Amino acid sequence: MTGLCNENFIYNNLINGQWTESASGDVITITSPADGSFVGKIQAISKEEVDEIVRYSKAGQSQWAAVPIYEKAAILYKAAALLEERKEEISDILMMEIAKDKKSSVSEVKRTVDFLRFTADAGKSLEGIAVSGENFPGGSRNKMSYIKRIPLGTVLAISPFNYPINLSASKIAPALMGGNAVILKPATQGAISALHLVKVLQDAGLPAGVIQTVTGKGSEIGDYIVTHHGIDFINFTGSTEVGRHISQISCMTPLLLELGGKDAALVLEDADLEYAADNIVEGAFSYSGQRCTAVKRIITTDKVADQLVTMLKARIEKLSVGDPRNSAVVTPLIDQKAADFAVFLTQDAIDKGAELIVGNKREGNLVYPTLLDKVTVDMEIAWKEPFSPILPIIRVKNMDEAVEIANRSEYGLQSSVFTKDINKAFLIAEKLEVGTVQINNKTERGPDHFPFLGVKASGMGTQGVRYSIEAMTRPKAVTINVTQ
Ligand SMILES: NC(=O)C1=CN([C@@H]2O[C@H](COP(=O)(O)OP(=O)(O)OC[C@H]3O[C@@H](n4cnc5c(N)ncnc54)[C@H](OP(=O)(O)O)[C@@H]3O)[C@@H](O)[C@H]2O)C=CC1
Ligand SMILES: O=C(O)[C@H](O)COP(=O)(O)O
Repeated sequence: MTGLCNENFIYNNLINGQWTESASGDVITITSPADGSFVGKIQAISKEEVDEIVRYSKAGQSQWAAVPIYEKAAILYKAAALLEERKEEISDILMMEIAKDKKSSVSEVKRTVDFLRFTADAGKSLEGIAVSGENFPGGSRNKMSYIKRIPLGTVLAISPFNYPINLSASKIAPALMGGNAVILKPATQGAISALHLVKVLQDAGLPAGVIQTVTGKGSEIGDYIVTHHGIDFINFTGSTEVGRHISQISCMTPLLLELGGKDAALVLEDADLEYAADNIVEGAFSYSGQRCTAVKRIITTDKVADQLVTMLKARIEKLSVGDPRNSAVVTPLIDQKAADFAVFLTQDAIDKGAELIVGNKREGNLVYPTLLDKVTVDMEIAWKEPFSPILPIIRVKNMDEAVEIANRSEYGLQSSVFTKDINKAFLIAEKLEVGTVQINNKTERGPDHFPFLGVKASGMGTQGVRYSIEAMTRPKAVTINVTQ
């Protein structure tokens, strides 16, 4: 039994209220994508330990379900206050662990503080309903059902590397307010940040077994946890590849999947181009494009394309590139594989005739922001999610073709439409096959109480404070039959 980590920065898992070393004796070293420096080590947990954790979770959940909602909320408020207090320390860890610039790291922590508070509020305002039998033909006023939401049991939360704190909390907090116990499997790169969040929740007073963690490579331990009979719900954010795999093997366990995207920005000829360019550059390049909601393609017509390219180029050239500690916007990608893929996509496009406007430079895992014009549908970058700072422009004849190409993607997370004509925006928004259309704004997840969802290969189910609580609870009806 030890603390969150020892003096050598070897981190433990929280198991039944105790920070515990794995009996496997295996640890994984986490180094910073920013400069290769040591961040810490995490445990590679064994299958037997997973079994134990699931057992503790069952016990923890039944106690937690009995805790009154206002007390559950009080723990989340306390956690929010503690996280706010530890904001500097935790955002520094986050910055180094995933090479996210300091400002964005702080903002991820602050957003999580707000998320915890808002979720506590939302959980307190959830009310049950009563339904009278008389509403349906043949029914009677003497039949009355009261319906409340009850927990599902143990939620397995699996988070990705790019928002290790926020995308862990956005699963954990609604699950807890719904009365569930949670087992968190964070991304390996990002696990240390996520463990700090869990420590905050523990310090805020969450009872043993209500929140526990499982660290270790998804490729090694993932299938075992996902198929564990003790898991009642899987809340996953990550790649479409892994999400699909989970949906194939998780027999009858309900799922919420937030997966990849290929968000398009449709720029109409009447758009405010300066405004669109500002939005698109921010949307495409913040955190080096490693966001599911990053703008991943621009679709526009020849009439405005040249002007837009000039504006985009000027802005991209001003982006700061380099070390996250120096407030660079574009920082080294998460690993070498990611940088190799970015280079491959760029080269493929250039080889097939795309025009390189700026970028296509690499130093280690640092890929410079790249703008490719005249991208055509035979190029990989037209369809693949780069998860890196590469932005293709596809030129089309008209907006019908733009919508057709936008919808031809296997993904359906979000799209942006830039125009001054609200009627056109409305009509195009109706046709786009995505979870959300942003009119005159970059694609983005927040505000976090809005519904956030992907269709097609971008996901299944809906996140967002209230939506997430509802996804991780179910209605329970008790029907009263009055006899006369
Ligand atoms: N739509 C959305 O809301 C979002 C989508 N994403 C998408 O996520 C991707 C990037 O994140 P990334 O972390 O690389 O995604 P991955 O799919 O590689 O990993 C996501 C999580 O799944 C785990 N995992 C891997 N294999 C398994 C398995 N067999 N069973 C269970 N868990 C497993 C990973 O663990 P480990 O790290 O140990 O491999 C990690 O915790 C992009 O495609 C992006 O679009 C990201 C954020 C938001
Ligand atoms: O991982 C992601 O990309 C996030 O879910 C997107 O969130 P953001 O739009 O707030 O960056």
